[in-house]
This record gives sequence, C-alpha cells and structure tokens, in this order.
Amino acid sequence: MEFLNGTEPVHDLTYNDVFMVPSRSSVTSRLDVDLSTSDGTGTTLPLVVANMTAVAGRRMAETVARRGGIAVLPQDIPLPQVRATIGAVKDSHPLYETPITIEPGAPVAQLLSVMSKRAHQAAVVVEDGSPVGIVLESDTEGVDRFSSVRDVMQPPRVVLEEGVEPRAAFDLLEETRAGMAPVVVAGRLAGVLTRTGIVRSGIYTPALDATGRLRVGAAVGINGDVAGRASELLDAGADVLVVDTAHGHQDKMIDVLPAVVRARDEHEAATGVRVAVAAGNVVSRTGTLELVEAGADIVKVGVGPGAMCTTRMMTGVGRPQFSAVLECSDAAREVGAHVWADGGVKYPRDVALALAAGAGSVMVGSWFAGTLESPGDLIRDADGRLYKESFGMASARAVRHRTREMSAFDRARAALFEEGISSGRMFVDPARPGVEDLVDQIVSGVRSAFTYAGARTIGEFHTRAVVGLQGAAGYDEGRPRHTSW
Ligand SMILES: NC(=O)C1=CN([C@@H]2O[C@H](COP(=O)(O)OP(=O)(O)OC[C@H]3O[C@@H](n4cnc5c(N)ncnc54)[C@H](OP(=O)(O)O)[C@@H]3O)[C@@H](O)[C@H]2O)C=CC1
Ligand SMILES: Nc1nc2c(ncn2[C@@H]2O[C@H](COP(=O)(O)O)[C@@H](O)[C@H]2O)c(=O)[nH]1
Ligand SMILES: [K+]
Repeated sequence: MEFLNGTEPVHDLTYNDVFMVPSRSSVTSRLDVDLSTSDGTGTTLPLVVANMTAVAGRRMAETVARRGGIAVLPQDIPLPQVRATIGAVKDSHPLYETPITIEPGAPVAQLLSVMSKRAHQAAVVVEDGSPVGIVLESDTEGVDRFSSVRDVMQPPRVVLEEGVEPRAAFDLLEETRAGMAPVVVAGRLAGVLTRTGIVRSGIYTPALDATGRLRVGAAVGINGDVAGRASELLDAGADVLVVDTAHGHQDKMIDVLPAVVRARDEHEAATGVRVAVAAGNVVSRTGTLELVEAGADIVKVGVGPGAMCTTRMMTGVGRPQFSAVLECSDAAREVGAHVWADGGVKYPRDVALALAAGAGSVMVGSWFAGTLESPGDLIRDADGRLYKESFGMASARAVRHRTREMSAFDRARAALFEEGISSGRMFVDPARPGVEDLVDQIVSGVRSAFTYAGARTIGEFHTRAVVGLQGAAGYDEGRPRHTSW
C-alpha cells in the first residue's frame, strides 16, 4: 500500500480518515477477484467472526464457513459445549443449508419459537427422517398456537436429490415458485436449498477441512491450563486456535503462547493436520514481532475499536485501527506472519481498507450480532424494529459469566474491571436479516474495491492499494442521502 502523492500522515488514522483512489486496472470483472487467504486458516474469504458470546455460535459458524469464512467460538464456553458445537458444525452439510425441522404433531407455538433462527424462515416437517411438509412463516399467521404443525403444513412442491445440478435445482424452484426445497439422500432429509443459496454456492467456495467438513475455530484465554484447553480444542476438531486477551503484549501471553504452539505441534505430529495459532490483541510493531517470536502464525490487531468496547474511554489506551493494522501488518510480513484486523468494522469499506492496510483477514463482531444466525433471541423494540442484544467480552455481563466458578470475593474483585458494554442493541436490517446477506454486501464491496485497485488477489491488493487522507467532510461526502437536504 502507498499513501496518495507520498503523503506522510502526521497522526494515526481510523478507517474513516482514509479513502482509496482508483488505479488503472486490467481486472475486467469483479468476479475475477479471488479472496482466498494465505494465513493457514483455509478460508476462501478474508472474514472471521469474532469470538464473542453474542455473535459466534453454531448457526453462525456453520453459515459463514459454508460461504468461505470462519467463526471463532468464544473462550468462555465450557468445553463440552464447545465440543458439541464443533461437532455440529462438522456434521452440517458443506453445500446445503441446515433446515429448521419439526415433527408433524408438534404445536405451532413450538414452530414459531424456532422459525426466526434461519434466514430461509421456513421449516421442514420431518417424519422418520423424511420431509413430509413445509411450513412458511406466512402459513402460521392467525393460526391457533396450540394447533399442530400437521394442520398448517403444505406438501413440499419440490424435493431434490443430493448432488442435483445447481442450475437445474434453481430452475425447478423458479418454475414451481417454491421458496425452498428439501434435499434428500435415500429419502432422508440432508439439507435445504433456496434460490439465493444456489446462486451463492456458485459464487462462494466453502471453507473446508482436509476431510471436506466445514471449518471452525476456537479461542482460549491466558489464565488457567491454557495448553490443556488448547489440546482439548484441537482434539475437538478446532481448525484454528485463538489465544485472546485484552492486552496481548504482556508476559503471561508470551509465557503461554509457546505451550499452545507445542500442543499444536503435537497435534500435527499425531494427525498430520497443522492448525494455525492466532494471538492478540496488540497494536504495535514490537507487540506483533514478540507474539510471532513466541509462536503466533497470526497476530490479532485492535485495541479499542470494537463496537462493544469501552477501553479507550476507560483508559485512554488503544490506537486508531487503520494505522494499527498498517504498522502491525508490515511487521508481520517481515517475519512471514499474518494479521487479523479485529474490531470497528461497520461498513464493507472498512473491510476493504483493513485489507489495503495489509490485513490477511478481518474480524467482525457486533455487526454480525444483528443477524438471524447469531445466538441471541430476536427482540422487538417499541417501534417494532427487530434487534438482538450484543455485549462486550470484557463487559460486566461477560465477566459475571466468565467468573461463575470463582469465589464470591474474587468475582466481586473481577467485576471492578469493566471495559465493555453489557447490552448493545444490534438491529436486524429487514433487507438483510441473515449473516449471508451481510457477507454478500461485504464481498461485493471488497471485490469492487479490488478491481478499482487493479488487484486480483489479497496479496496484489496489499501492494497496489493507494490510500489518501480525508477529514470528516470527505467522509461525509461519501455517504448516501436517502432524503432530500
Ligand atoms: N480488543 C480489545 O480492545 C479488547 C478486547 N477485549 C476482549 O475481552 C475478552 C476478555 O479479555 P480480558 O479482559 O483480557 O480477560 P482474560 O480473562 O483473558 O484475562 C486477562 C488477564 O490479563 C491480566 N491483565 C493485565 N493487564 C490487563 C488489562 N489491562 N486488561 C485486561 N487484563 C489484564 C488480567 O489480570 P487482572 O485481572 O488481575 O488484571 C488477567 O489475568 C477477550 O475476548 C478480549 O479480546 C477486552 C478488552 C479490550
Ligand atoms: N475493549 C473491549 N473490546 C471488546 C469487548 N468485546 C469484544 N471486544 C473486541 O471487539 C472485537 C469485535 O469488534 P466489533 O466492532 O466487530 O464488535 C472483538 O473481536 C474484540 O477484540 C469488550 O468487552 N471490550
Ligand atoms: K469502541
């Protein structure tokens, strides 16, 4: 990346402080851009879902991996639950969406409680493993909640066989005006396909492990038996390990990281599978180099930009994220490592700018909390807008949860240090309720940014991006105006 006309910034920069100028391009189509990463995570999109309890659960992990990204399960989740979640992600179909299923005899009330969990917002009625009906959200309107699903379901208009040619499946759905179709293997339900899902499967490549199953990562903190938990996570099938703490450039991190790397190496020796280790968070060149020296393959960068994060207001500590990513990526590149730009991403442009600054991937938290696939419940506010709650991993709420096994005294002491908000509202965009809708938006923005820079790959984008500096008026000029002024 170079600054426009050789400008030297005199202060550190946020994403809003910068813009990119187009360069002559030989990339003639946005579809010629390849967004695969080279950080060892096996992702085909540079998107990582942040290890936050309100964001990264089973549905999020599976849905994002199917399109080429990866989610990191939070460190606060008990191991048996992490195992179950990784297992569920690995068991889900790499191509077909996981349906909401219900038995014909179940009450409609039960169906309504799960209907909003998936973006296709329809359920497959299953009897003895086979799809016998479909219920759309509209079928349940005005229906007695105690009536049974059997009374509201319709027979599936189309049932597809596994391996069906995508274009043929699309045409069948189009002809029959079916919103979605169950896909079966020997008559048993394997997943569902929607028209949008079919189009997506032609554009995206799932992030798959060596055995063809969807990838998912898991995080570990720096306290307790860190190497032990890391081994358990590897054993459970985690495809990337994230050693995560607020202040990543501290002795405890430098002490535990080599033990995690040893656990990873032992796992590699036993299985032949090498799992990348990410560690953070830092925002300086030295922090980056020292984490890489301690064994990190990937350094997670960002202190204070997160939407749920109050660190900068509480402590004055942090660093504007564009500059942090730029400096840390330069340092990481010198030693053959990679950076994840973590936090503060609110628009597709921020992802593009993080990649321009040199990030290998970009971590997104709160923005994805406001989707149907995040773990929280859908809530309606007084104006009828749907939202989900998000909260910071250093908020009182998360600390209470993380310290649940400590003594009352230690819990009270831990509760003093609060650096995150406990109840953010992330509104679900009615036009883009699913995380895949946001991924579509991000990826189309990023592909377009690459062609403006004349880059076909993330590596080329790092080299070719030309970045200029702007003030608040420059940023404001770029915003759309939805009403007259
Ligand atoms: N990217 C960011 O800006 C931030 C991210 N977070 C996220 O919150 C989650 C919880 O992280 P964390 O609070 O580190 O909790 P952890 O449970 O991981 O523990 C942090 C450890 O580091 C010690 N420590 C020393 N200095 C600090 C410091 N300034 N802030 C926090 N801990 C410190 C703590 O000791 P002691 O408690 O005795 O001080 C404790 O042993 C993580 O997911 C993290 O990524 C949190 C804050 C900032
Ligand atoms: N200072 C804090 N930072 C936090 C907290 N919880 C999460 N985080 C960081 O934010 C990113 C995600 O950023 P977002 O803007 O996409 O939401 C996450 O990966 C953490 O690094 C917190 O409580 N305090
Ligand atoms: K913030």
